[in-house]
This record gives sequence, C-alpha cells and structure tokens, in this order.
Amino acid sequence: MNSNAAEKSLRGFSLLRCLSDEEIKSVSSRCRWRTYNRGETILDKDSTSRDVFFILRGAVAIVSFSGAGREVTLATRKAGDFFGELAAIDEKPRSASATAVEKSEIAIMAPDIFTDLVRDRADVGFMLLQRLADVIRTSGLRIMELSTLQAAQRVYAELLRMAQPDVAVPGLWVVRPLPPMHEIASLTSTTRETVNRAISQLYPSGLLKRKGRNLFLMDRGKLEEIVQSLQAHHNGRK
Ligand SMILES: Nc1ncnc2c1ncn2[C@@H]1O[C@@H]2COP(=O)(O)O[C@H]2[C@H]1O
Repeated sequence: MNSNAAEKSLRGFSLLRCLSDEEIKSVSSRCRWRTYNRGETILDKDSTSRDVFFILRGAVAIVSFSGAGREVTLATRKAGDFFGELAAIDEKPRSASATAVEKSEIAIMAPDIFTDLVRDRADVGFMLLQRLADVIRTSGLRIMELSTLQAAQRVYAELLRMAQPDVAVPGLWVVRPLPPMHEIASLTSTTRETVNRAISQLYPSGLLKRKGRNLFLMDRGKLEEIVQSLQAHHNGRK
C-alpha cells in the first residue's frame, strides 16, 4: 500500500472500498496519523480507549499475556488491515494488546466515526462481518491445534497458513519473510528452540528450504500430510 506523507488516505482498505473518493477523503481527514517504531505499544489490553487503527504501512502483533507473563500472539496484522474494532463495537475494555513489530504508519479513527460508517453503510458492515467471521474461524483452528497437535506440528500448520504461492515458480509456496523464531513461537504457544528444531529437521529431506530471509515450502501437500498424519497418530494415543 502506497503511503507517501502527502497521501494520507484510507483508499487502499478493503473494508472501506464501497466509499466514494469524496467520502474517503472526508474520513481520512478526520483520522489522526501516527508512526510507531518497532516494539512500540499501540494499545494495552484492558485499557478503555475505543479508537480503531488502520495500518497503512508496517506490521502489528496482537498479543495477550498469561498470568505468569507468557506472551501469546493471537494474530499479526499487516498493511491494509485494521484492529481495535471490538472496543468500538461493544464498548468493553481492550481484549488484547497491540505492538508494532516493524515501523508502522497508522491511521487512528475515533470510535463514533467507525460505528457511524458501520451503521450507515451496509457494505462496510458486511465487510466487517466477513472479517469477524475470519477471526472466529482462525481462533477455532488454533484451539483445535492446541488441543490436538504437538508443538512441531503446530509450527508446520502455522507455516502453511503464512505461506503464499511463489509468483516465479508455480507449485512453490514461500513465507516471505520468515518472521523471527520468537514470533512464530508466540503464535504457536511453544519456545523459539522448538520452532528452530521443527524447521531445521525438515531441511535434510528438502521439504523446507531457507533462502536469505525467506522460507520455501518445496512440497506443500507433503507438509499438510505430515500435520494430518501426526494429528491422527496423536489422537489415536489418547
Ligand atoms: N483472536 C484475535 N484474533 C485477531 N485479532 C484479535 C483477536 N483478539 C483481539 N484482536 C484484535 O485486537 C484488538 C484489541 O483491541 P479491541 O479489543 O478493541 O479489538 C481487538 C481486535 O481488533
């Protein structure tokens, strides 16, 4: 998504794609725009702010913490995504914290502007429902994985979700760039050592290949089979 300082616009967000250029201009001008540095907290779990955040550039981790202080990443949001909608909708405290994982440029929308848009524009409301449906599906999948998969298999399942088809080579999938080990560990509720081991042990067979910052899935079907067969094996032992 293009985000020159001169062009602070919400045009590229699919949530708002039904709005006319005039409407986008008006909504954009009513947002506050801020750049967050890598590692900077954007909002804290349980805080009472209600703004909605639109990521123009960068990436944001949605995180929660256990009583013992262990960090669990619920999702990573990238340019074109938004977050912070729950408090605007239900007026409850923030359900999770949000931290910039890279330098991020963000439009901050006041809650009444957001809820007016959702109430007035059925298309915006429907896009929001689609997004909430996606969060429910992903959360359900993660709960299943936590209950039925061992740590290494959760790592493979996460890699399968992160991978995109490689534009240059049909059939090849790539995680571009591979996030730091601690981020994958936080997403899969395991340790960075386990993530490292799980990935490294598929190098000799050629199923995974590291090139620079990217990780190539050389045979996606085979990796899916590994996750499924170990899932069946794990369940069978119960
Ligand atoms: N399980 C989840 N998956 C993806 N995003 C989430 C999840 N839980 C919370 N969030 C986001 O994190 C935000 C924290 O502030 P809110 O509760 O206002 O809105 C929340 C959602 O946008």
